Amino acid sequence: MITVRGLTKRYGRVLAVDDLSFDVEPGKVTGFLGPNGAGKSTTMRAVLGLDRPTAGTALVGGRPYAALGEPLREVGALLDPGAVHPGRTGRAHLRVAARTNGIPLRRVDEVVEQAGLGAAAHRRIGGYSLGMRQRLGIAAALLGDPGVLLFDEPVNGLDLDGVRWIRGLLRRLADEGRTVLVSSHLLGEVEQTADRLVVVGRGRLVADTTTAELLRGLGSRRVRVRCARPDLLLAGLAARGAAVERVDAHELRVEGIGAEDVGEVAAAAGVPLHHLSEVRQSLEEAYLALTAGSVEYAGSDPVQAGAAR
Ligand SMILES: Nc1ncnc2c1ncn2[C@@H]1O[C@H](COP(=O)(O)OP(=O)(O)OP(=O)(O)O)[C@@H](O)[C@H]1O
Repeated sequence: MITVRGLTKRYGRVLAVDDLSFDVEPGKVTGFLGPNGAGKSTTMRAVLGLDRPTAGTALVGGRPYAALGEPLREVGALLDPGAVHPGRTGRAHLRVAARTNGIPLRRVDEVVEQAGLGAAAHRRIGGYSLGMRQRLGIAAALLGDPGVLLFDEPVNGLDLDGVRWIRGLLRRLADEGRTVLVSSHLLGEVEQTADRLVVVGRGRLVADTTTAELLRGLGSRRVRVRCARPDLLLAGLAARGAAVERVDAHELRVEGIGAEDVGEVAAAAGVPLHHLSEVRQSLEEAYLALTAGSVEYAGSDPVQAGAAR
């Protein structure tokens, strides 16, 4: 269990994390979602005792990381897969980590197997692909067989096979009863795996709910309607509380009500419709809207700025 309460971290003038509170429960995959710069890594670093909070607490099993007797046996983390000695083999790297943390060396073979490192474990890390580095980082996180695992953007740069593999691994780890927190800046990366989602924007909590609930809330309906006289529909649509955008002389985009309602408005107004369809708003777009105003490095087109990374 991870408990974050009133967590605040300030770097000079930057408020990276702002009074953040949430729990990460065992037996579930919790997605930690937010645009670049939202404060996800800073929060994870606080949980791991790598960053001292300006205020508030980030606890593992009710204790700060520094108070854990054998931290690697309690918490495993994948933060920066680049931070390893390039001249060592993967196996040697894991053996050093095991030895310095009092973990039996037989665990090395187990995690090499578990992380699917295979023969690459005997090669120097300098020659690893990004995917292999990621697997090595995951092997290191699993070394102490910890009950709590944090993965910071684990699918970054992975091919489809790698992404599928990580999804399966996260699921298995949670099914074994572990607490699993996985960060991402893309909803699409975590929506299939995460049971719960903690969404942050500009260091603040935006949503903390089940994935199903968040997706339901985000999937707001949008209706496309074409007819000869859209102007005759406007009053009726407004009366039903719809937000209406004029696309061109014959087309409206309606939000907030469904196609049935638009059809009824048209019938009441005696306007024959040429086209009526519901467009499910893209979830990624809706998620970006949810964190709108919280995208630190937004370009001129906020949808693109978020999607490109
Ligand atoms: N060591 C630091 N010194 C100064 N500012 C920092 C430091 N670490 C993070 N920040 C700032 O804190 C804010 C939050 O950064 P953080 O890396 O936690 O966000 P993030 O959600 O993990 O984003 P990303 O997806 O880009 O990793 C950003 O404005 C970042 O520039």
